[in-house]
This record gives sequence, C-alpha cells and structure tokens, in this order.
Amino acid sequence: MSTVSRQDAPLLSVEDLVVEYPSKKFRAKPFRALTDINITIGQGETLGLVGESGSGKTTLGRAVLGLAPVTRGKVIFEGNDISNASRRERRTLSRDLQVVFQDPYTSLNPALEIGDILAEPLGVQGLQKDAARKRVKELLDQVGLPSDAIHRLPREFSGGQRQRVAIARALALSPKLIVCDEPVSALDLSTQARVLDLFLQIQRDTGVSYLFVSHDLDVVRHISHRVAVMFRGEIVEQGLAGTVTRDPEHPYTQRLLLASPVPDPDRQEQRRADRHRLLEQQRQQTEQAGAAA
Ligand SMILES: Nc1ncnc2c1ncn2[C@@H]1O[C@H](COP(=O)(O)OP(=O)(O)OP(=O)(O)O)[C@@H](O)[C@H]1O
Repeated sequence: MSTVSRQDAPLLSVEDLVVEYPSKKFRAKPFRALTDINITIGQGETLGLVGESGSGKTTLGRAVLGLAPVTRGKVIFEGNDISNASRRERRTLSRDLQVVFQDPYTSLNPALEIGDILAEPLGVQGLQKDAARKRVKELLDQVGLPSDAIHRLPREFSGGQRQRVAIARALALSPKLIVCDEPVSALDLSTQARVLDLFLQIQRDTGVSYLFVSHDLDVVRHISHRVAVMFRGEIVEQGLAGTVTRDPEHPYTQRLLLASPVPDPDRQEQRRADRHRLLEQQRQQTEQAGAAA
C-alpha cells in the first residue's frame, strides 16, 4: 500500500482504472469489464452509479473493495493507493470500507441471531463482549429496529427489516465509505422509500460517504449528490445528480431516462409519480421529526 501525497484529496479517488477478468477459455483474451474509470467521492458525499445490467457497476464497487482484479490504474483511499493492498491491509481497511448488498435474503447468515450477526465484525476487530453488546443495541436503534431483535433470526424479519440489519452490520465499525450495491432493488416501493431515507439519515448523522449502485435513475436522483453513468464498462457522463438525471447530455443517459422495466408508459409515469410522492412524504416526515427533536 503506497502513500500518495496530495493536498485536499477526496476520501476516495479511482484513477484510470482498468479491470479485466481472465477468460475461462484456454488462451482466450481476458474480458475487459472496466476501461479507464475516473471517479472521486468526498467525505459525506454520495456518488450514484447508474447503468444498465452488465455495464460494470458491481465490478467498480468490487474493485474499490479489493474484490475485483485491478489490471491497471489506482484506487486511492485517504491518500493511499489500496489497489494492491495485502490481505492484512484489507482487514484493517474493512473498518473504513464496508458494503451493503442487494439481496437481504442471502446476505445474512440464516443460522445466526441478529445480535451475533452484528457482533461478528466487532469481535473480529477485538471489541470486548460487554462493549460489543452495547454497540449492537446502538446499531439496532440507529437503523430503527427494536432491541429485542438481538435474539431473533433473519427469517423472522421482512425484506426491509433484513436490509436494516445488513446496514447496521455495515455501520458496526463506523466506516467512512459504504459501497451500496443495489441495496433497495429487491424491496417494494414503500419499503424502498423508507430504506433510502434511512441511508440519508445515517449520512446526516455520521458523515459517511456512499458509492451507491443502482439501475434506477429515480432512486439515484433521490440519494446522490453526484451521478456517474456507466455504459459498457466506461463512464459516459458524470455530474450533479439533478443535472444528469433531468437534463442529461449523453445520448445513452437520455435513453436510460426514457427506458423503464414497465412496458406501459401510463403505468411507468404513474410509478414515477408514486415513488416521488412516497419519497417526498418520507423526506417531509424526517424533516418534521428533526425539527421537533
Ligand atoms: N467474475 C467475473 N468473471 C468474468 N466476467 C465477469 C465477472 N463478473 C462480472 N463479469 C462481467 O463483467 C461485466 C460487468 O458486470 P457487472 O456485474 O459489473 O455489471 P453490472 O452493471 O453491475 O450489472 P448488473 O446490474 O446486472 O449486476 C459483465 O459483462 C459481466 O458478465
């Protein structure tokens, strides 16, 4: 892990990143999943990453986490190039760099009680039992789950509640950056709005940064400060969330804006309107709660 000396460096900076996966066929050329990626994320900032399936969003998140092979380029975190970090260095980095996956049904160990799931990262980092128990209670409170969740199993919870557990686990060691890989895609519309609101609340409270991967422009617009649009392994457009998602410059982003998984345009419009309404309601409720507190 080499140190890069730069003043006012962002929390994360990905520079000219290329990721190639080895081909499974003998002597075939490797598959290039990412080409010359450049992104930055500041402290307390959310960069939304949008693009269709297969455009490389997950690979970029995985490269930041050290889970995808870096063929060329750099992943710089707090001034250190971590693209070739050793296993030991990765363990230390895992305090600051965490992940929330898409599927709340497979990302939690079904055999462990919620208290043990949350205590696991604390134990790995050497926290004593009593301190860990106290922290687990804090985490449950932070994500809006009751303290008696400690002794319950994941199957006793809904998808949204499980995603709250996954978020609590990611928060356990007070990370500086969380890679969120489609964390609301598996949830129904109203649960999506509540979980997105939780991400925003946590960011306001802790100053954590997010790399937020989603194929849904509405979601990304709501959660992100800036947005990067991926197409076939490249970033084709990057800018402020409102600008990129409402008035995109690149033809691919314009197509993405028009595209929808719902074939009927009336239903699509209705769905957008529903989601905006729900997100707006959620935002107002949080603001009122904040003002009352
Ligand atoms: N481990 C791997 N080995 C080989 N190819 C891979 C591997 N992981 C991903 N790919 C390929 O890299 C490309 C980018 O995949 P990636 O999962 O990053 O895209 P994505 O935008 O996240 O898509 P999705 O939204 O469907 O998850 C795809 O063509 C995929 O098949």
